[in-house]
Amino acid sequence: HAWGYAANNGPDKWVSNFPIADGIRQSPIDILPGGASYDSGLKPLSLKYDPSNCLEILNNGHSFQVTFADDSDSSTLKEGPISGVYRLKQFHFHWGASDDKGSEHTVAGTKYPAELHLVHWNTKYPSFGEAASKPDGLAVVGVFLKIGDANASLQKVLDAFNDIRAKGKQTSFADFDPSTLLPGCLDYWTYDGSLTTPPLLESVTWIVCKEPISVSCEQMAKFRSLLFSAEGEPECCMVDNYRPPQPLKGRHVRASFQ
Ligand SMILES: NS(=O)(=O)c1ccco1
Ligand SMILES: [Zn+2]
Repeated sequence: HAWGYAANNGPDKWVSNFPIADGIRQSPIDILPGGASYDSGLKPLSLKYDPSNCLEILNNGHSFQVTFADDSDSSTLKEGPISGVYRLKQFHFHWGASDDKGSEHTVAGTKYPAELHLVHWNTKYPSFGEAASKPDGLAVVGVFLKIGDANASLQKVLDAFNDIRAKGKQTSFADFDPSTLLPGCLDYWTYDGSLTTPPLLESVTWIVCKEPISVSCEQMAKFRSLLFSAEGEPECCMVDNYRPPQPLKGRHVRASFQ
């Protein structure tokens, strides 16, 4: 049976098919602000996204993702801790069954109700697939979601959910600017890590924003209305699709701020 987040196929079981699960640069991690060192050499993030690159939204059975056309350098991440140009491929989220959990990264043990991942690949490689197997192949920007005011930008994404309730469903999704999902302050922590879902490849430069964005509890309920299951299967709510923090194994976390 394929990997998932249930007791029989969840994060503790992934190592049997993906031994790198016990590797030396696994993600997510618990970020200890006191343990991160300020690096004045870290540049501000340069994120430039073109809404016309937005293609579709899909339920892939472990999250929902919004995919982007990545055949040109029109939606890119530059600067920050990385060198070169990384192209936006997709963004997706991880969330909990209740507001007390759901994020993958944690901050001094604090779990947020959800976490946004904007996935970019290094254009020194020919494609996402190629880049995903290289130690400097991917850069993922993580943004925490915190319960508060409803998020108008996020609502545009949630309004598409009726068409993608079940696994394998997708629908067109156009003209969305993902920068409207970023916090006002782009201070970040950065460390070398991995994909947080199988194949858990150790190819990600993680860039985790210190400042969360808001989400209302009604909007969180909408996340939880999606299904892990496909049409015709017994309905299984898509919740708790997060991997818990992994051992740091000697890695250093740097901060772009003091
Ligand atoms: N969750 S994540 O951003 O590390 C990811 C992207 C693709 C697979 O897993
Ligand atoms: Zn993710």
